[in-house]
Amino acid sequence: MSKNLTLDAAELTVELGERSYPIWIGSGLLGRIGEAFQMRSIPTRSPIVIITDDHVAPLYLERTEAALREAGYQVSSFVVAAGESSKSLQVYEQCITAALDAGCDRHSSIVALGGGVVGDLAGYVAATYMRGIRFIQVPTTILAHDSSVGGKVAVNHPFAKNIIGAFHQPEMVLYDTATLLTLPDREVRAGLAEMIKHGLIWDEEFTAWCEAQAERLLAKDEEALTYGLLKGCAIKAQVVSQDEREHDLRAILNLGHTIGHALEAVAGYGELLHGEAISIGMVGSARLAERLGEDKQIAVRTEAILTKYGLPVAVPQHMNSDDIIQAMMHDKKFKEGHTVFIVPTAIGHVEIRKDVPVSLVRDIIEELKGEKA
Ligand SMILES: O=C(O)C(=O)C[C@@H](O)[C@H](O)[C@H](O)COP(=O)(O)O
Ligand SMILES: [Zn+2]
Repeated sequence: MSKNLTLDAAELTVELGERSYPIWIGSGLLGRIGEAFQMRSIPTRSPIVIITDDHVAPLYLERTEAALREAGYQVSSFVVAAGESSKSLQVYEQCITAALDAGCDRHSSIVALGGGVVGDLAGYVAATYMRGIRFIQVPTTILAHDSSVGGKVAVNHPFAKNIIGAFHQPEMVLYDTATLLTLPDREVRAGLAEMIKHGLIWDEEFTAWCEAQAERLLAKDEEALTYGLLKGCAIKAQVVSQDEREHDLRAILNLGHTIGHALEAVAGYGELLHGEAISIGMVGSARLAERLGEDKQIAVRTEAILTKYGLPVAVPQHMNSDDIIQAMMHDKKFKEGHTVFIVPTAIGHVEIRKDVPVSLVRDIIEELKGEKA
């Protein structure tokens, strides 16, 4: 991590050869987006479209547009409804129409101003408009420290989450930590679930830090948030740099997502926030680890930390186990009668298991339904 002299922000790099890009993290960076665009040599001659949602737009759109215009860019925007239901083919088509209306060409850029939903949607628009144009991630949630890095972009199908997508890396990630101060508490908790995930898969020390700093993080202490985001992004960047297209290692970032994605699909995209679903999924993986012979303490500690953050650790009673299993079978992680599970072997270490029988997963889901939410 180094200090960038021009932007006065902490800087990390996602190392991907010629496609490497910076992640800048700091307070007040939104007002400096024009400068960041210039530093990345983004041309002023082609229109820029900002895609955002109706929660973020009233707070940050005007400021973003003004900073870009001041730097000489022609900017328009398209505002979608906040929430997972906007990650649909229908909203995707509306965004493409907005890009056409704005006169976007092959040198244009799409800016994702918002959380994970906006980032995934806008990224997929950028990946496919004229077969791919530049895109810039401007995350405004904690959860997006995960989704804005690594280039996985997608929309959902009613049967399966993120099933229509691409790998398309951003030009940069510009993270203004001041935008996190307006986040509702539920969004804060859900975003922190992905931060905890990064510790659980990679770094015991960072997990211990997350355990100790729960109060400060939940209170949106900007210093604690900045440190946590830097660590989370650094872990993500290291993994992505080693395996951009998820041939192997990158799958570890899916801890909690095998069950989590199925819960989101069954709930109907929106009832559970992504971070809430993966919190339940991470407990499921830890219980699975115990059944597969790993130390019980892994599950105990995983559940304790998520509970400390006020995250759900039980499958909602009204969800049908068969529906959840069915949804898992539609997921990318299901192959030849077995589903791929990321299973903890210690705190800070996981392994990729491709041999987990569906019957065992069903047992775990039933067990998690018996728990109090
Ligand atoms: O970037 C990755 O790789 C991840 O797995 C990060 C996840 O937190 C993220 O939710 C991702 O979109 C899930 O990947 P998917 O391939 O299962 O859709
Ligand atoms: Zn995720």
